[in-house]
Amino acid sequence: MDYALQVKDLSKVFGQQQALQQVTFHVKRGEIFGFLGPSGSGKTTTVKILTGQLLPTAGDVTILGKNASKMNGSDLGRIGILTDNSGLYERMTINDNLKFYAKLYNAPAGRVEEVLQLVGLAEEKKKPVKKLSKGMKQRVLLARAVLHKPDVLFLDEPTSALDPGNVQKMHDLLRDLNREGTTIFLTTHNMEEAAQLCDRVAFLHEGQIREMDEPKLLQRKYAKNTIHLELKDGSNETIINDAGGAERLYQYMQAEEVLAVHSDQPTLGDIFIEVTGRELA
Ligand SMILES: Nc1ncnc2c1ncn2[C@@H]1O[C@H](COP(=O)(O)OP(=O)(O)OP(=O)(O)O)[C@@H](O)[C@H]1O
Repeated sequence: MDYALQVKDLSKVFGQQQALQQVTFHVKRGEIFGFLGPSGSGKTTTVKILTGQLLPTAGDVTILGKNASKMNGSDLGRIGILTDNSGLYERMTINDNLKFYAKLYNAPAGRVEEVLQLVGLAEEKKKPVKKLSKGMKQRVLLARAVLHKPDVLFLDEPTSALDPGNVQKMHDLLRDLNREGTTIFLTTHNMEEAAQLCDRVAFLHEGQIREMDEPKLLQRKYAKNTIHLELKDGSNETIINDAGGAERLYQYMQAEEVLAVHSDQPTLGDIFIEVTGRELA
């Protein structure tokens, strides 16, 4: 199996605080992997360790086949990072900011125009960063993160400050990048985002992974096996999805009492609460 990331028994202690405890997971090449957890669960600490900004207390991290602690400059050039600490020059234009970073990353001339097209900012490239909306700024940061065509892209809460329209734009961009072969590791506490975007998700709670799988498989695993009926008289009925339930449903339908039928499939948010006993937000 071709892995982009392999993490084994990763632990991090800050003084008395155990931020991560024996976290083990892998990310396959080409996957979009979601790391989900509430505030303080250890998401940022994990991203910082995986991107070499922080040393672990214990455990092994392998990125693209190489031990993370032994990565050199050219290995680091294969990863891209989008976090909220901007580092953009507010008074410079979008174009000049990207050109500056392109030089720093040794990206070929012409790549700036490519990433501007990719994030849909080619027309606005002469605007100074200080005049941009949050959504546009986030797209500039994404453009900067992929200037050097990284194989693995890390995103820490990429949509937390965006309105729904810009969230959608960001998701489309991430899907485009993924289609072109970029492996994506993203942290979020937005369950809908994870369900829409991620091939697999891990639930992080108090520094430990409590559940991990494809969103669809998790929904199947935690399904309640019930069906919810909305009846014409305004009442609701929950029936078991079995032969007895089918008979009840048949009776209601024959009597033309049914307004709507809903499956009671749990959302990722419901599953998170069931597994950890707390909400994600
Ligand atoms: N530099 C640090 N020194 C001491 N404790 C820290 C440090 N960084 C993180 N922590 C603690 O480690 C735990 C995990 O923090 P982390 O920032 O990784 O969580 P998070 O899931 O990213 O939260 P958020 O969504 O709020 O960013 C928290 O209890 C936090 O207070």
